[in-house]
Amino acid sequence: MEMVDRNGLTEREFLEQYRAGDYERPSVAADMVIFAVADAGQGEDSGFPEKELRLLLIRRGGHPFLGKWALPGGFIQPDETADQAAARELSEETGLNDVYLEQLGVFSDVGRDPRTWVISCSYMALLSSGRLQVQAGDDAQVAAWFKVSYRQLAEHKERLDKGYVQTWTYELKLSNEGEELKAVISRTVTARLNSKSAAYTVQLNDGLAFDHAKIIACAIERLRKLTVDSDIALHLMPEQFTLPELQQVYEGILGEQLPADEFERRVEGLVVETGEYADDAGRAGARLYWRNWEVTPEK
Ligand SMILES: O=P(O)(O)OC[C@H]1O[C@@H](O)[C@H](O)[C@@H]1O
Repeated sequence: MEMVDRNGLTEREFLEQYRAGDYERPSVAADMVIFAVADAGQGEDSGFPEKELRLLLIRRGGHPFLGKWALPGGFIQPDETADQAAARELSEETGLNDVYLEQLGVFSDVGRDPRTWVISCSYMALLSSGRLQVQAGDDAQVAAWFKVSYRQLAEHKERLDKGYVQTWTYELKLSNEGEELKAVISRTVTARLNSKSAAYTVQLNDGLAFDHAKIIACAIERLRKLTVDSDIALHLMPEQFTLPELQQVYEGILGEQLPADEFERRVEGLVVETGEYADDAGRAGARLYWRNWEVTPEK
């Protein structure tokens, strides 16, 4: 016998009389933090171009935040999943389909979009070198790559009775030919006997739309953590690369210089020699490597 609920309705009857409009519903957007590595002038020692971490932003051509820089993103359509919307946005912006893509999280601060209730499901994408060209946006938007700098300004830890509150404050700087966007973001972790939570707060925001400074900070921290714990940084490299190039990418992501032995320890087993060189002189630093597909690193 078909089950009925407390009002005597079968599931079909319940669905027929269900009025979705009785409940307020949010719009959901998919936003993309797209990272790539680019050449940044000639290196002094190597003779090869230095590498730097960059991020793609779009200058908004309409309200709200007209003229401010924003992450590429848009509303999820009723006939697609959040992952599909993210892949579609990425393809529209870059023309690329086979790209490293992972969900960062859901950003739902009340009032994050002044138009209405909009929740952002945000993603991080990594483009390998040489895939930086951006397609013209569909509505005359200006897209540009910004150099990423994210450095810690302060750290504060306070003991609680049984726990602690720890706050790290970071300065985010995104620069692009004469333009510099700045934000100060803090991340607070509160740990108690039975719980632990983390929250980001934007303390200063000069030039970025919506809560995108917070989403970018979250993406950089995720990328840093995964660079230490996994082989994720290799998704930013071309098929073949030298160790000095890979070291520069690690340093660009982590925001610090790595001693040679520490860098070698981090990438040990992740890459193998191709047997070829990036120049004719056959210098050790020009030896070419590629990803080691034989091992699934446990790191
Ligand atoms: O760019 P339009 O389509 O105006 O709106 C989409 C943006 O609205 C914001 O809440 C989201 O973060 C997303 O980036």
